[in-house]
Amino acid sequence: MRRYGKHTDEDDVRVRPGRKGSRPRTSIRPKHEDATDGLVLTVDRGRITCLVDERTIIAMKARELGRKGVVVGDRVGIVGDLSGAKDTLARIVRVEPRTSVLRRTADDDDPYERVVVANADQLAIVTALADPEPRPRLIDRCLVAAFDAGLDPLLVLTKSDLASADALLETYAPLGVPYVVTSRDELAEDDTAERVRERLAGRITAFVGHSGVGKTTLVNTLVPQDRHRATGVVNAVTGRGRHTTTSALALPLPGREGWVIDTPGVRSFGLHHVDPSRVIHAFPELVPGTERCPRACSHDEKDCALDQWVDEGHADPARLYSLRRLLATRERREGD
Ligand SMILES: Nc1nc2c(ncn2[C@@H]2O[C@H](COP(=O)(O)OP(=O)(O)OP(=O)(O)O)[C@@H](O)[C@H]2O)c(=O)[nH]1
Ligand SMILES: [Zn+2]
Repeated sequence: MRRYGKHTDEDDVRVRPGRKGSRPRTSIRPKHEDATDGLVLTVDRGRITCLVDERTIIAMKARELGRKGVVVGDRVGIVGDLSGAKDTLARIVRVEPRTSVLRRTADDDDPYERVVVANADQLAIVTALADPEPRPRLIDRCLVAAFDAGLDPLLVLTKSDLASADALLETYAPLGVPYVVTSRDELAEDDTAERVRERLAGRITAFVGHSGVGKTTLVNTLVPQDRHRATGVVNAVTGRGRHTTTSALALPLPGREGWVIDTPGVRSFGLHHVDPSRVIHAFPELVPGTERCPRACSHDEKDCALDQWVDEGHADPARLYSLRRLLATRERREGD
């Protein structure tokens, strides 16, 4: 799979340094080599629900992890009581290096980034065709976030009973983003749900979307409620159900390998953290054209060499237009 701008987490595990020379060297060995592997399914304040050998257990972060966050999708090492019995609490002592990090800044001028999901490889951008009206700038922002994080985007256009997908698909055609068009009624039929599941097979897909677009309807169809309960996640999250948690929630795709990661509805998708130089890698045929760009070119400025590159016929002008449109979404506008 192609990966753009893969980058690992910078706030690495901080282990308190031991007092220098206070111990014989022979005692230095990897800590917690007996830890069991687990997958983080959801996080509710300090309580982290993990899947360990088909069992759902609750754990908390060990002190030695310091400020390092543990997020949904993280592969972790766990010690302690792993029985999953009621009122037991295990300890997460290790977070494996992440293959991808989906970040979100609450606002563009808010430098505080949150890691939303770790280790996903696909971003499903859920948009209703009507009610609420599609917001192309929000879609563009999600695409930029996907390209920046190295996730493959998938457009999921819902409520096709209310409006046609044609106009939106035309806008996104130059980007070559794969898409599925669905409606609640269609999803009730097995083959439509299967068609969507096929897109998710073998992948870890994070679902994002504005509130009200039908994301819950979609996710519940793809992973029926009884499966939620079977994973124990809903009960484990202090029995209050999923809507009270602000964390994402990982659900196993039925009948196939793969994970659906539902994330809380977003109103905006801040892009403070995005490095424009990574976005260009989603447009591989434009990359050679940037060789003549001024240093640190944003590719959205007067001296950018891409205009000439396209004029010379090396690439489709619609692709450059789309790139510029995506880059422009980094500037915040009213309504974002
Ligand atoms: N007409 C139509 N309505 C739909 C469809 N899918 C969902 N809805 C309705 O749209 C509303 C929102 O659906 P949800 O699935 O709750 O949307 P959501 O994106 O999870 O929204 P939040 O729970 O607010 O995050 C509900 O009233 C659904 O019944 C569809 O395909 N067509
Ligand atoms: Zn340029």
